[in-house]
Amino acid sequence: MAELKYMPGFGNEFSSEDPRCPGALPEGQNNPQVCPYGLYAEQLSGSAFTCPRSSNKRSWLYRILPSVRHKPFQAFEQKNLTQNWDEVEPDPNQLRWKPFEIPRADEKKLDFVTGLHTLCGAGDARSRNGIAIHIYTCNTSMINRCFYNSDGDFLIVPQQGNLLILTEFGKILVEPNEICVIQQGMRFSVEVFGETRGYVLEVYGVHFELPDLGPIGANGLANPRDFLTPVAWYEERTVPSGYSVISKYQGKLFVALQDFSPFNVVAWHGNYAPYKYNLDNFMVINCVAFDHADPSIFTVLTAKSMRPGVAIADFVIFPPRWVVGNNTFRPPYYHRNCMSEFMGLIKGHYEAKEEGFQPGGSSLHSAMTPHGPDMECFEKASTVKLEPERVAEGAMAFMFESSLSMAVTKWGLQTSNRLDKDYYRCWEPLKSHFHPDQK
Ligand SMILES: O=C(O)Cc1cc(O)ccc1O
Ligand SMILES: [Fe+2]
Repeated sequence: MAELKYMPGFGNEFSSEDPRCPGALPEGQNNPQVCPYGLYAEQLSGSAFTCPRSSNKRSWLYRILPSVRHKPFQAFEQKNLTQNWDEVEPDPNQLRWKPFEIPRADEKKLDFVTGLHTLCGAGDARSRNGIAIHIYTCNTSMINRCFYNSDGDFLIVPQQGNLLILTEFGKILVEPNEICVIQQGMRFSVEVFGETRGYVLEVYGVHFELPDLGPIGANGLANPRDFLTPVAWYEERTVPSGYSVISKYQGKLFVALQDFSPFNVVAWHGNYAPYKYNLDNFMVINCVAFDHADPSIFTVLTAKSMRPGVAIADFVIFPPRWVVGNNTFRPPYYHRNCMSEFMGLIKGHYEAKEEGFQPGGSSLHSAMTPHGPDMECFEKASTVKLEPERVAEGAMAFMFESSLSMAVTKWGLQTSNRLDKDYYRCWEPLKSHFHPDQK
């Protein structure tokens, strides 16, 4: 496949025309009486019309047929996707999951949508406040089928297998160690190339932003120009047998048939568009003297709540980096947090737990549930000679940290059968080193 083109920038006002139709974007206005090439104009609003300019999001799509030309929506059964946070009793334990199993295509065909499994979440799409964390395991491409989320935005973290994502805005190829964000209402269809797995953070009601940098200054962490948005691409394809447009709406899936491909946008402009980001581009800032900086220093994207400084969800990474702190216990400290910490591992090992936390697996340390390094990590880090050291080489762990107290689904606790019942044992051998007679 020819190399895909992207436009750099975060939240820019982009303009893009498929090169087959130069001049497809109307000049000087959004809604001419007749659009160039006989296209339909359609606005996609990602914020209330009246949002302040700094948070106002919308794009204009110029398409062969408007999205409204479809048969009525009907229920589409997908039992593993849920927004019911009362399926099982709350569980405050430290939870860890072994890598989620990906069925083989000759056993059970799953595409990106039928392969979505909700693991945990909180809040409500109807009141536009909350999150859900899903695991996708799939082995089949979506054919004559696209998806859009009426409930919120998807931040997709591939762990195994590339995703070629066809969107209304153009094509995006996302590889493990890259992430992509597809926002509320944007239609997309996912092509996969074998057994594929990853994580999805869904946020209802707000969009992801770059965190403020404060005293860090004007540069650093995730730099805006490393975010990539696709260029316009269209196909004019009739599908007499029916093209399925699947919507997640109020936590349930619905399907509507139409007889044409929805990827018929010849040109678009606006600041509401999907994007991807390569985690290797993260400019890591960390302690260069002593003590352990909080992991907020590794925030890639944040979905803010109304409370200053409190995120509905932060996307945080633990990239390869130098660790140099003197006279410091360098791994994560033991802690109890008012926030909920969901972690996943894209590749390699995580510094607080060399064993047990595996790529494609997860952990959840809920509000105020104590956690920290396992016994081996504590003993080693307390006695090792401190020299500048590379950590997380070849690794990429990440955290979805949320101010919401999340419920775990029945799939997460039971059906997936991946819960590591022995997780608590990694802290059991921690012994007292207290010696009151000697400082
Ligand atoms: O719990 C974890 O492993 C994540 C984490 C890492 C860190 O360096 C400091 C605090 C924290 O919650
Ligand atoms: Fe933590």
